[in-house]
Amino acid sequence: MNKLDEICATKREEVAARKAAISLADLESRAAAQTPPRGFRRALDAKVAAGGYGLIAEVKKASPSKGLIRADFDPPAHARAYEAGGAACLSVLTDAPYFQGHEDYLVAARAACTLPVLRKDFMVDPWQILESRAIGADAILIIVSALSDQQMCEIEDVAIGLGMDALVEVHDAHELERALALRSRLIGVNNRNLKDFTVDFARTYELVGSAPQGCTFVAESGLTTRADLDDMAEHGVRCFLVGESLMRQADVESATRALIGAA
Ligand SMILES: O=P(O)(O)OC[C@@H](O)[C@@H](O)c1c[nH]c2ccccc12
Repeated sequence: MNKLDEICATKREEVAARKAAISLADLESRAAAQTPPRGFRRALDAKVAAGGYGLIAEVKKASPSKGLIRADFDPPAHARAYEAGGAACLSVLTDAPYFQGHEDYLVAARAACTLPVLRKDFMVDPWQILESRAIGADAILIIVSALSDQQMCEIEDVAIGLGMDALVEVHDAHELERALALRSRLIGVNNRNLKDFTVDFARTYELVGSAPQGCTFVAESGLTTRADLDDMAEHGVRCFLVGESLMRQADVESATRALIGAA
């Protein structure tokens, strides 16, 4: 079993337990009590339209490949630093077993800023989308390689019905084709292979040309320097998802500004 399959199997068990602990009516009323979704894709597009880079800055404590990334992990402080540094959006890991994430981190980060927030987790059941809205998430992740066409469709339908955006994550041409059968036009290419954790920017370079006009195209993972982003921009990519390299900096706000600020 590859790592992604293992993570998704763990997630299915977790979701079954969570579902048993709360009624659908309760979850629906929590979702209805939330402030409306903040436009996630819209925030990225606005940064790009203004001539900048659209950054999804990730609140990430640890990862399966790197272990603990940040000891003094402080989601609201990181959220404020990312916003002040010019990020368009946040991504917050909520998966506990593999990323040491938590729903509370998303709630705290979102409350500390005005940025739209992606719930970065492994969606295996449409129920999780309602749960994501109930904790305030503005967008969810659809990992194409983890789902069937029908599962992706069901998950996307719930997200759209709740007014949320879906970031559809692919890593090869076939997955991109499957992604484009969905309605969402927010596509991410993960440079990191979730099956073995190797990183290769060529994944983005190979796929950006196949993204249709009007698509918001995001390069994800392994991006560290301003030069990495500028190289991506030469290939036509202007939106980025960055976690680890920013989370390792003592001064997250300055690091964010240095990564995406006007040259
Ligand atoms: O920390 P990095 O290398 O900057 O990567 C961030 C983000 O792309 C990565 O966390 C990620 C991309 N897709 C995912 C899916 C699940 C969990 C995590 C991820």
